[in-house]
Amino acid sequence: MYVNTKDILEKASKEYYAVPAFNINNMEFFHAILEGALEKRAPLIVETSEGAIKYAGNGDIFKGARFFVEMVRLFADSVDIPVALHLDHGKHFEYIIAAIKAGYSSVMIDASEEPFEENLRKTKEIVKIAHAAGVSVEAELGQLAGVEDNVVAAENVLVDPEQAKIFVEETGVDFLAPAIGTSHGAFKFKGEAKLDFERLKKVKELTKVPLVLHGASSVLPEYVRIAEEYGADLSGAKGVPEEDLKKCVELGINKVNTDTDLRIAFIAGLRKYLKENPKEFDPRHYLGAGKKFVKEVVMNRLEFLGCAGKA
Ligand SMILES: O=C(COP(=O)(O)O)N(O)CCCOP(=O)(O)O
Ligand SMILES: [Zn+2]
Repeated sequence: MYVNTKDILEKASKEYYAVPAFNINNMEFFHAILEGALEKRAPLIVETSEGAIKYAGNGDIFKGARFFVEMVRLFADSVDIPVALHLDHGKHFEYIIAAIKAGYSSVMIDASEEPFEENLRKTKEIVKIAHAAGVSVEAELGQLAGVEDNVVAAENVLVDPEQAKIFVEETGVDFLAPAIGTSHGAFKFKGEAKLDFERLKKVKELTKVPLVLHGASSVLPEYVRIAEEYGADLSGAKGVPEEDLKKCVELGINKVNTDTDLRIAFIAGLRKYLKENPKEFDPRHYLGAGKKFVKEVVMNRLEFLGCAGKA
């Protein structure tokens, strides 16, 4: 059933487990993710960035938002696990409005690169509009470095826990993404992974809302190895160690954004299949090979974060 993201996350926050939020850009990833969540009897959050909406709408953002709502609802309304659709990194007003209008469960207003007062003002404005439409809201405090299609930031700026308390109280935001040292993409850390667990603990104590970890892919070595065996160049790729993720969940992270791990799994499956099947040109077969690896990663992450069986 199609639900509000807040319902999934409030339960997770109470019971101290986490739910991955899987990014989708097309039908194949969504099918693989849904199959994995159904097999694991887990609550499901799928999310689309602004880049994904532009891609699916072939440049038209209202068509793109509607495409994802129609596709997700078509399946969500016929399954007995909770499914939510979230706008990830809503930086532009028109994308946020397009998502609310189309029927997204929740939206992120990402004004984290603005000064604190401006982030607070913009978030408050979106919370008012979204809540009036029954849509829940995520916001971000501090900044993640790292690069993905449209989500680019120069450097890490860690969250100030005292500011987080004021921010949540004044905006009424439903869930918060505190920057604690992760970054987007496959090349997260130059040296050792370093997350600020103390800071995370304080943010949870002071805000008491469900928390979100962006840039949470682990860059799983088994899939990196397969992708490289069949021609990919992922040298230097490094993600969040799974033991660090576990610690984040114990300290109050409830939504774990996962995109890069699915991208690497898909390209590994696709490259392997194409090499091993040079005569193949049916997209249902070669895209199906990518889907298979995505579903494996999805099922492992649902299990690992503790939401398997929580549907
Ligand atoms: O936090 C994450 C993903 O983190 P990850 O890279 O560690 O999977 N996200 O919000 C995904 C951002 C995807 O943006 P785009 O579609 O523009 O490339
Ligand atoms: Zn993110």
